[in-house]
Amino acid sequence: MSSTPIVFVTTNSTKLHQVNRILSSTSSLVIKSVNLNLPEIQGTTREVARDKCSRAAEAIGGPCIIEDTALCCDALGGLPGPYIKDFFQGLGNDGLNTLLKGFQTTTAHALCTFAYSGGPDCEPVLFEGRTEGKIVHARGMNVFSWNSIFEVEGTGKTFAEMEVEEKMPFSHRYRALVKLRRYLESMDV
Ligand SMILES: O=c1[nH]c(=O)c2ncn([C@@H]3O[C@H](COP(=O)(O)OP(=O)(O)OP(=O)(O)O)[C@@H](O)[C@H]3O)c2[nH]1
Ligand SMILES: [Mg+2]
Repeated sequence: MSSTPIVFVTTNSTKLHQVNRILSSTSSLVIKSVNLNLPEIQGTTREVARDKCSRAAEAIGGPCIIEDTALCCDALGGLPGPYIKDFFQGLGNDGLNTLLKGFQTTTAHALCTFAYSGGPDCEPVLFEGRTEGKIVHARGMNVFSWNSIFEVEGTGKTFAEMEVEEKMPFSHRYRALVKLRRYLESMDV
């Protein structure tokens, strides 16, 4: 493995913790992190992640990883999707529930997209992890933004009601990280 660090660019400490846990502790990859608030364009989750990664690679001047999280409601044609951060900030969990009032379904999926770039001018490679569920009224103690209103399909529990270890196999981020880890190890980067 190369000793050139891959820089994970994020402002979010929960993401950082999970990346360190899944990537650093299980391989010889060298991951460094930088707290940088990157602009996010409008578009599909893939377009947003690709653009965010290219901006990160420019800013870092070398190999980097970014992540973007989306919450996609079926009744709203996939929205808020990659705009969940602003929706959550503007409406909160009660408002997100209110938004779905009058629709026949509150089914949704959480979608995590990691993007890796080898550096400026390299095309980002994407890794997605998806978890099905539905939007419910807030339940649980382990609250991190909207995780108390996302009930994971087949479990009867919101993410906020799960212990860390219990949540892992259902986590959209964990599912994407496993793919990213496999790729980085296979590429010997
Ligand atoms: O309950 C949650 N469970 C999660 O697993 C999760 N992952 C992200 N988020 C929140 O959803 C929005 C995504 O925005 P986002 O992907 O642009 O992230 P961010 O701005 O926090 O960090 P970054 O873009 O600097 O990496 C932000 O409000 C995050 O706080 C989560 N909430
Ligand atoms: Mg985002």
